[in-house]
Amino acid sequence: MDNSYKIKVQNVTKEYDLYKSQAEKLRSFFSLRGAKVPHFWSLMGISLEVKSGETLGLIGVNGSGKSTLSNIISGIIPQTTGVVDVRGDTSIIAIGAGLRGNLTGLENIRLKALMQGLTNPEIDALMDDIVGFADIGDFLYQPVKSYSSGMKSRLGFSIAVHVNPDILIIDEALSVGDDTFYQKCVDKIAEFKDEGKTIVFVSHSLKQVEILCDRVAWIHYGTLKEIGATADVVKHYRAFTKWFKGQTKKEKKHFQRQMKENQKSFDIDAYQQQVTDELQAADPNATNVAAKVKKDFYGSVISEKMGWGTRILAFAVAIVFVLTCLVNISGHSVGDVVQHPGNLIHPETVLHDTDAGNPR
Ligand SMILES: Nc1ncnc2c1ncn2[C@@H]1O[C@H](COP(=O)(O)OP(=O)(O)OP(=O)(O)O)[C@@H](O)[C@H]1O
Repeated sequence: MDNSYKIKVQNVTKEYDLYKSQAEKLRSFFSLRGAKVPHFWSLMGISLEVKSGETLGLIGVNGSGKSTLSNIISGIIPQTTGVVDVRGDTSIIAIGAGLRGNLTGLENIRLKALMQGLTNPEIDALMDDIVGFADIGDFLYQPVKSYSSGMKSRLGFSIAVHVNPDILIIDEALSVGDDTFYQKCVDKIAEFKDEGKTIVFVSHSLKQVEILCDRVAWIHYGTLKEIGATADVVKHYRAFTKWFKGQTKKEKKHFQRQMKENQKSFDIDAYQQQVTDELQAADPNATNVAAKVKKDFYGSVISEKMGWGTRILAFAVAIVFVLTCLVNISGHSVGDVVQHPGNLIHPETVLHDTDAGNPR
């Protein structure tokens, strides 16, 4: 096994269908011609590796795809194409990530810890530490939906760092806490680093990134703009934000629109071909490159879209369901309806002798 990395992400894309409503989604599902739904590519081919014991920062403007990438690495959402190889247990800390609003803080601690593979006695042993670190007082007994974002972050952070994950993914969780809690988290992250754990740190705070990260990946409107030493990437990103701030309002809008247009018109087949061509050019004697790339793109991906076989099956099940309902409503037996389908729309007449028993 190649031990040079703890997390590997290769040619990862993420496509969203931009349905306007649930009804449109349903229509498109049953549409035989394949309804024209606009697509948006939140990630357009990201490849990077995180080494064991490394802290990688993810930076980029709002909507650039940082959370999409960290959620894919955490296994919360699937990628559309590409390989995601994560070697170890991950624990994600994002504001409220994985917390159930209707459950109390205490119940959430138990649930998340159980989901992380801990046993009840192990959770009991950790409970005081988790509660102490979160330090949210009596809110512990209240449903999480009544928490402020700071409180959710405290609880989420406390659970995540106490279940002893191999890989910690922190998505903006430090941006909402107060200074004391922030320092506690930074100390805990430093402790994790010392223990040799791998960390992915998503943040808008370049100061935090500079303090905590060994390397930084700059995600720019769905692409990996740059990855490298923290000081270099942060410097280039600062130069970009300075340039952007110097644009007029109209220029900024134009730039953002252009970027989003690129993400809408991204062509996954062309990208696959480009990857194939690049690999073939790098090694002209390599064989079956196209097949290997196709396997890399789709081999480990469970399609979120229904194939034709599944659609036809779903359609058949729906028809059987409707027919069964109609048979029930009509009052005829199944055999009767099979022999005389017309009976389906003629409810069985139950004759009541209204005069029966009436004295004439
Ligand atoms: N479920 C979804 N359906 C459609 N588009 C989505 C969905 N989730 C995210 N997106 C889009 O994907 C893009 C990337 O979003 P993401 O949340 O990953 O960005 P981000 O870099 O984490 O942003 P921020 O810094 O604001 O948190 C955005 O344009 C967002 O609108």
